[in-house]
Amino acid sequence: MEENRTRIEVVVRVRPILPEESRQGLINSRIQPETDKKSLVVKFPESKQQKRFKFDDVFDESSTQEELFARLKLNSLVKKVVEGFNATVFTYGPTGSGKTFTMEGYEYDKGLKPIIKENENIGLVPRTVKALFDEIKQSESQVEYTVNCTYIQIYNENIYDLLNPAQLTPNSPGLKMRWNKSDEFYVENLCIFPCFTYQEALSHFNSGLRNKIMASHNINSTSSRSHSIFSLNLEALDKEEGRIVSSRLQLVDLAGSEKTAMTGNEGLALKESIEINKALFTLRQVITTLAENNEAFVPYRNSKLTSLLKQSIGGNSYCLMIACISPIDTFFEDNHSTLNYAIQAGSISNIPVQNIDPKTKIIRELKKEIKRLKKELDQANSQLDFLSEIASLDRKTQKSRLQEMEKLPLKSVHIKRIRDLRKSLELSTSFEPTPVPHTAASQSRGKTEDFPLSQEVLSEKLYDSVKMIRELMAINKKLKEQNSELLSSKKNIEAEFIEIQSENQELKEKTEMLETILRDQVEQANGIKEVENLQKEKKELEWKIAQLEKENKNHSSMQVRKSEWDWKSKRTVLRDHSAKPPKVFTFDRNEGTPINSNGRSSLTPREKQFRTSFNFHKRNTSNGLSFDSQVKQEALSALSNILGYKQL
Ligand SMILES: Nc1ncnc2c1ncn2[C@@H]1O[C@H](COP(=O)(O)OP(=O)(O)OP(=O)(O)O)[C@@H](O)[C@H]1O
Repeated sequence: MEENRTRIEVVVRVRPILPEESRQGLINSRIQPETDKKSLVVKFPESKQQKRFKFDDVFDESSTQEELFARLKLNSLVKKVVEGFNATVFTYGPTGSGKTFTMEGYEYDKGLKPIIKENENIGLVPRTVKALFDEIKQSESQVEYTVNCTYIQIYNENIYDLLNPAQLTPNSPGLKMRWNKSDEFYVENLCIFPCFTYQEALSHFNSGLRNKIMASHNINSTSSRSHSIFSLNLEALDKEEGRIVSSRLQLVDLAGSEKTAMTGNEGLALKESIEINKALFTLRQVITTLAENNEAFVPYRNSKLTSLLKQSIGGNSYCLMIACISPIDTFFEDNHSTLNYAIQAGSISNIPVQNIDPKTKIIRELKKEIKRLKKELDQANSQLDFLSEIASLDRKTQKSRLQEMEKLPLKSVHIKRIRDLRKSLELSTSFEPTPVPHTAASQSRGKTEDFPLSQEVLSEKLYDSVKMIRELMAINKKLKEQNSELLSSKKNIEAEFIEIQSENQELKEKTEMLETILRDQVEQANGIKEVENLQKEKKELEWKIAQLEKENKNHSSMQVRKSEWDWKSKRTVLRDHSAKPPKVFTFDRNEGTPINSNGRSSLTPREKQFRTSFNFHKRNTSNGLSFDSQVKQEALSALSNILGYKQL
């Protein structure tokens, strides 16, 4: 893994005062970019003090889009992306400070749709995308690149795919964010579009822009209501080395921080404002935490924006922050705070990492090792050939060949051997040669020929050569062992990789299962609450019914007493005014009807009918319960049915 710690690069851009602002007589008397193009001075008239802020670059009101692109060295950043490093460029600042102008550079019509025109104002996104494709064109021919793009917006803390209009419906809950094994968050089910040319990539960017949510408020007539991230994902396959490198370039236009009193936002716009400020608050928390203490817990997960920018801020990417400033004094507080956060961001370190596919990385190292071993083997073989050739030569030629061999680019140990060999050869020439019997062959070479090496010296040389061959063979064996060790470690890593993948899959499934259980539990909890409410309602009804019953009882006893009184008073009347002997009536307790001595009712049919209807509440029902009890029974059974219980 190639590793180099690098700071987040931070630049500041101060936009010009807009014609509308000039008309209103608004001025900038407090923020002054310095001529060194690296710092700006902020004035505090209340305390008569001023403060200098230093950045990697400072762009004043007169800076053009072209100048910005050139001075930001985005060509170099793009080169890093092509080499396999991730990179992020993001704009930060209050609403109306020029973030969208810096990134897109397009004008917007009254319907808040971009007017796509390629002129000198085009922003960093089109320029950077072009630079990326140019860089790819210039890269080595054996490397094959594939590029694809995605474009998302985070609106009201939901993620939407700007390249998938079907998903941009008003009540859409947005896309889910997931976490992968490389400690990165990613958006699930995003539309990915392959791009073969700069024009293709740009046309996807432009069509995404048309789907972006924009609105107008007091400060900015074309205000972005969401944070948008345009990503270009690269994969480079080196056909010779078989190596795969992947990387990502993220171009981020953040929504601006807003003061509702100044924007005059209400209703939906106010909700948008709150969500924008919440996400930016988390971003500031992340920046402050990282700037103050790299070891502390960083609250990336507190917002979708910071989760997705995790690797860009304090992670494994190259990162460039463009802090935008609207110069007029009205926005002084926001500008001052933006500069403070920009300073903090500038002290955060990232560790950009080249994203080489782990398998291809091992293969690449093994291939390199094999190449080196082959080279050594070739050298050893050529030495062997040389030595055996030398052994067959006359002494003079042996000497000159050994001298030649010393000049070869061999390992020092071999050169030392050759040197020893030559020295011993020289030594042997200073001794009297051992008489060697003249053979026919020696006679044919003539008398002027040098003496060949003595048997003793030759056997010594041979012994040395054999020793050297053995050593070389041992080295060769060792290298082979190392090679097979590397191969087996590669296999282990591959097996481990498969195991991790299956573990990951298992974890994913478990997470999904837990999510389902959680959802069920929430639903169950809602159900229980409903049952509890109904039970409460049932109790109240039972209580009311009991009250009613009580009242009814009182009422009926009063009726009985009233009937008795009526009857008594009637009897009194009968006694007082009838000349006939008084009739004796008994009182039927069930019916409350007076009966005569024959046991018949003393009432006329009309009286009877009246009494029956008057005493309706005392009727017995078919199941032997009183009418009141039956009403109660029916109410309770209806309630039980609602609650899903059996009849009480
Ligand atoms: N460098 C510049 N030169 C000329 N005009 C600019 C420049 N920067 C910004 N503007 C203009 O200022 C206005 C506000 O800029 P812009 O919409 O880019 O702000 P913003 O920071 O993206 O705001 P928001 O956060 O509300 O989306 C626009 O009309 C834009 O054209």
